[in-house]
Amino acid sequence: MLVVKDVSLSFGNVPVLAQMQLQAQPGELCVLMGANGAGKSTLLRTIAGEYKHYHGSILLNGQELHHMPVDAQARQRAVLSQQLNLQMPFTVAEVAAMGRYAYRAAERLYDKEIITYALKLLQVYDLKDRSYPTLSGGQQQRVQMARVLAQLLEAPDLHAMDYTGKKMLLLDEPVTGMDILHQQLALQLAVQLSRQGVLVIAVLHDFQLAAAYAQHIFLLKNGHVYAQGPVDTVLSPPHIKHCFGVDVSVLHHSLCAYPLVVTNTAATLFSSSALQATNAY
Ligand SMILES: Nc1ncnc2c1ncn2[C@@H]1O[C@H](COP(=O)(O)OP(=O)(O)OP(=O)(O)O)[C@@H](O)[C@H]1O
Repeated sequence: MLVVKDVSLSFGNVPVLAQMQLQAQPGELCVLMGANGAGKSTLLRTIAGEYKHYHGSILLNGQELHHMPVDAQARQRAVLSQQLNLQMPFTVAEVAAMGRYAYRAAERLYDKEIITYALKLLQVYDLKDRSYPTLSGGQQQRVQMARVLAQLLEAPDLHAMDYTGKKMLLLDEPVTGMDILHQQLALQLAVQLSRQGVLVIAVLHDFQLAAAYAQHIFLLKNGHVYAQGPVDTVLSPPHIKHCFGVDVSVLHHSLCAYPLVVTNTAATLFSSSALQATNAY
């Protein structure tokens, strides 16, 4: 279980996270949503141990993150960051293999099988000898998903182990650049991992994907959690208006198991005052 309690974090004197409260448990796909700059990536990076200058408490399975050795953290959690810019000419197989670096020699007996399995699951095995920087954006993202999967798995079979209390997966906009098929694949994989006991937290911008796959949504605004709970409760027109400034309708359709969020106001976003401000340049 992950407990984020009263976490605040500033860059210089600019507060970015303000008394953040969040609890996430294995078995649920938790999704962070919110407008640009709301603090989603910063929260994820703080939980990942990247930012250490926070105030408050982050407990992972009862242990304060501050007190956990870095190598122990790396064996417990895998992170897919936003905008990974890897320019070195590593092959696809080498990038996926980076997921295994955190483990000790005795834990790396099945490295090859796990890496092959992860590449096949993300449908990038055929690209394994290609130079990573030459791949398309969506292909690179699938390779990164394969890397984090390789980091999490302890056997070359998604269904073989129970990871409850042992593993955490942090995904920052994991489906960026992926086509519709691979978006579904990546999020079904995240759901399956959560069923295997992995604590999964993902940042998503797409309401339809969040509605289809999230069990619990945290809606962030100005560095704190504005609303949280199941999809039906959180993705309401007033919440979305408050956090994104957009009027939406939430529709239900007999052929769709989740609510559909549709925007009403595309034409009215270009207000005359905004245009006047632009004209000033
Ligand atoms: N290293 C940093 N130094 C200074 N300011 C930062 C840093 N990282 C983030 N910020 C600021 O913190 C705020 C929150 O950024 P963050 O990346 O967490 O937002 P986000 O909700 O993930 O947004 P997006 O949807 O655009 O990815 C922004 O105003 C950003 O400019």
